[in-house]
Amino acid sequence: MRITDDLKRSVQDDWDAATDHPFCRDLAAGTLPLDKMRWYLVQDYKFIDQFVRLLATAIAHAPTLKDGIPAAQFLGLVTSTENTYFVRSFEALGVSQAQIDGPAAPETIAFQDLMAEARHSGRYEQMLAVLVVAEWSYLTWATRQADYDRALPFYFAEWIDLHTGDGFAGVVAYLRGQLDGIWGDLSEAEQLAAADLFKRAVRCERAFFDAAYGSTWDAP
Ligand SMILES: Cc1ncc(CN)c(N)n1
Repeated sequence: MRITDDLKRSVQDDWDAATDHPFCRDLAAGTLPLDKMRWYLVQDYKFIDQFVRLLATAIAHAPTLKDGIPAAQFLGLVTSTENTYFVRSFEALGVSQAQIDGPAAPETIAFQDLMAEARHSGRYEQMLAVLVVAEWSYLTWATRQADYDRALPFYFAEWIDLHTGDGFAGVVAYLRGQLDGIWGDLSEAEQLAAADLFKRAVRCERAFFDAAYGSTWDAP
């Protein structure tokens, strides 16, 4: 019995909705309207900005160097290969710098605020709760869609590739292992606070996909 399994089960409906979303299914089928993909990428790049800060802060709060190194290596990947994926996709999809710099959507702001809350808490378990949701939910939906047609354009295919495979599964196993490992040493109040962030993060994931799927591209 792992606490991360229990936490997921406590919010199973939202988890299922977020990890088997029509946005992801259409993306993998290559039928997702490009304007929805543009909206998603622009907003997700704003998500990544806060995500990088959260991950860096979690590294700073890891109990030992050994505990922090896998997160540091993942941070390197997000700020290199994943960042380049966004830059190349913006170019291929004709997204201008003005469009990239446009306003964050309410669903993006809600997620950014949640990540900032976890970061400013100074509590490793709260940071992990959000990081586990963000990466585990992406591993789950992307693994479901890993059997995509190899002729997919790169901005669809590579988004799945970035969130599947042994390397990424290892990141999720590591993050879950960190949270599972420290859980028993937390007070009840600390556990409740981390569980609350976990649940709210799952709801943010669902709302983010709902917003992307319902979006109409509103280019500034
Ligand atoms: C909203 C969201 N959640 C999670 C991930 C995976 N890092 C992401 N790119 N965007």
